[in-house]
Amino acid sequence: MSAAKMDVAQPTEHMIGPSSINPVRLDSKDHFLHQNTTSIDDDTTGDIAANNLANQLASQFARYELTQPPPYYSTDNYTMQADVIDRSGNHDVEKVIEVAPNGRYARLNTLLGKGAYKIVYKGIDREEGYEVAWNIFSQPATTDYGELSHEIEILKSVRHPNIIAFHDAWSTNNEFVFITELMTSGTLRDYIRKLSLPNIKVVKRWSRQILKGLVYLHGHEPPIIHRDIKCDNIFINGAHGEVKIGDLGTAQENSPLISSAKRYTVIGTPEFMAPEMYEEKGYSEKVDIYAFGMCLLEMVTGEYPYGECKNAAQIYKKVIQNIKPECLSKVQDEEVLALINSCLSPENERMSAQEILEHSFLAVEPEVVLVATDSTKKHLHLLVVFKGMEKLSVKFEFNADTDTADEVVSEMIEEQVLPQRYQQLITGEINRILRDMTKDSGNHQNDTAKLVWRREFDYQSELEQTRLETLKAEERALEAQKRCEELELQASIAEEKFADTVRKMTAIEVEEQIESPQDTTRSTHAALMEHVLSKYEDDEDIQGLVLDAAAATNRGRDKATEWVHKLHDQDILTVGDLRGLYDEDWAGLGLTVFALRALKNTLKGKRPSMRSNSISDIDGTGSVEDVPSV
Ligand SMILES: Nc1ncnc2c1ncn2[C@@H]1O[C@H](COP(=O)(O)OP(=O)(O)OP(=O)(O)O)[C@@H](O)[C@H]1O
Repeated sequence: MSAAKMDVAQPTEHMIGPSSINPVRLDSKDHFLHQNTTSIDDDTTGDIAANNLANQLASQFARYELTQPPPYYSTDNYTMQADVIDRSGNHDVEKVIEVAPNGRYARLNTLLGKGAYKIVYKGIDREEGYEVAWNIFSQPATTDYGELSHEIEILKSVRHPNIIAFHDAWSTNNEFVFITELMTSGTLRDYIRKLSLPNIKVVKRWSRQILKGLVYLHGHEPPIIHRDIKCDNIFINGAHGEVKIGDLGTAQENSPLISSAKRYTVIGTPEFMAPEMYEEKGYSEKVDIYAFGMCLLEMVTGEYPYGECKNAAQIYKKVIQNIKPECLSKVQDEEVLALINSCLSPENERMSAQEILEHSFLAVEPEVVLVATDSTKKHLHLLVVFKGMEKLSVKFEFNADTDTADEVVSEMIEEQVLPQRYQQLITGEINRILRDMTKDSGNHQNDTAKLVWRREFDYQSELEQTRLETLKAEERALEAQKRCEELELQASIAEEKFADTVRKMTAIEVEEQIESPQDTTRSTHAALMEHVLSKYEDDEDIQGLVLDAAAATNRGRDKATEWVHKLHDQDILTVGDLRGLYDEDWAGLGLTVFALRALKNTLKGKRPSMRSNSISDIDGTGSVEDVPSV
């Protein structure tokens, strides 16, 4: 291994974000930053070089060793949950403490956490109404913020669901502040510590999200290298299981304008730093893959890599000698172990973030979806979907009559459209869709049968309803018939009585005529009957009677008026006048036979119903005269 003689110095180039403000971070589990300024000395043996560098680093660590942090920096004193505490350590209700120079952001007194050089408070974006993270760095007096503006603009342009959004930044006399997206559940490291070890499914889900963030950064134009990927810099929104890469303060544009397109600044956290980061040869975005491998190791073992080392120099020594962290031996899952080893392999052998995403350990099992079908349900358009990896998706046509899932999938594998390892799964999926379709059409038949059954049922109930109603109607008709028979009986009894009375009166009349044969006037009983049965008084105007007669024979008021006029012409003004007419007088009234009959019948007291076309003659003869309809 080549060794490097290195002078640890303040950086001469600008880091993106505030790391250039605090370029050296030197607690053993934390960052260090260093500018590689000298050339590689190939004559020096790896061990000697490593020891030299380790000694140099150790002296730097001693030189920069942190002083005792203030109480609010103490891990014991702070909790991740909204711990409302001010800078003097006073607990308080949540309230606004200060407002950004542009007035948009307000800092609350809720402490979210602290890092080696950064304190993070909850803030509010007053324009959008979101909660944000208000990050405060102590500011060295010498920092030139003008030169940072470009980097800040780049950070602002980074927008990805798996990268914490950077909103704004500004400086005050002694602080550098930047506003980022707020994450609700702390860092991945806290999470792993708080919960017992995450299961492999969760590890896969987290890993996929981290890698998607890296794919984005590395695919950025120009590519961005994070340089400090570790579980402390990966944040969680617990409610949605969202994982985002944070702390882009160390990120660096890998600008093509810089000759070898490689970086030389040593920055990061020793445990997560790839060997090439220590070397003068430069490094690429693959350093983030190395760091991701260490994260994966921490996720599956719950242990910080190189926990066995006492300081960064020891770590460095192991790294350059290619000695892996001890906790690697605790990884049980063969696939995970292979993936971690591949991430920790030499730079040129390391996969890209996209390739790891497609690695069998992380690749999402594909699903087959039915996109469309024709009306016969025989010609299907199917899509093999690899969620999150749309470019791998395959769309194809399937003829249910002529194709089989086995043949189609084998063909796609031969054509290298699909990886062999999914053969069984995709074949099964296609067969599942075919089965579902058959089931579906079966269900449709059942639905039709149900519909017919329902309709029959409806008809049956309708018929039943009608039958019941008919029965009730029949009952009512029977009752009505019974009532009619009763009434008929009563009527015939009444008729009988009436006939008896008439007979008796006729007998009396005959006796009277025998006694006074000269009396030619109408029979007593006839006159008596007229009076008894008629409701019209003799002195009553004929108007009412004529109207009744007309109404009883369905004639209108006009007809009645005409009849009245004709009667008045003959000086018949009252009912009495009409009643006093002899039969021969009636004929000379100038009225039609119809009108005469109607008037006579009404006068005799029979008032036919309005709907009846007949008027009974109840003059004792029992005859009924039909009144012709007009
Ligand atoms: N965006 C955020 N949302 C919520 N909490 C955050 C956010 N950023 C940081 N924190 C909290 O603040 C703590 C300190 O942040 P961070 O670790 O990034 O600081 P640092 O000084 O960069 O730390 P390090 O020592 O890891 O470099 C985190 O552990 C976390 O609890």
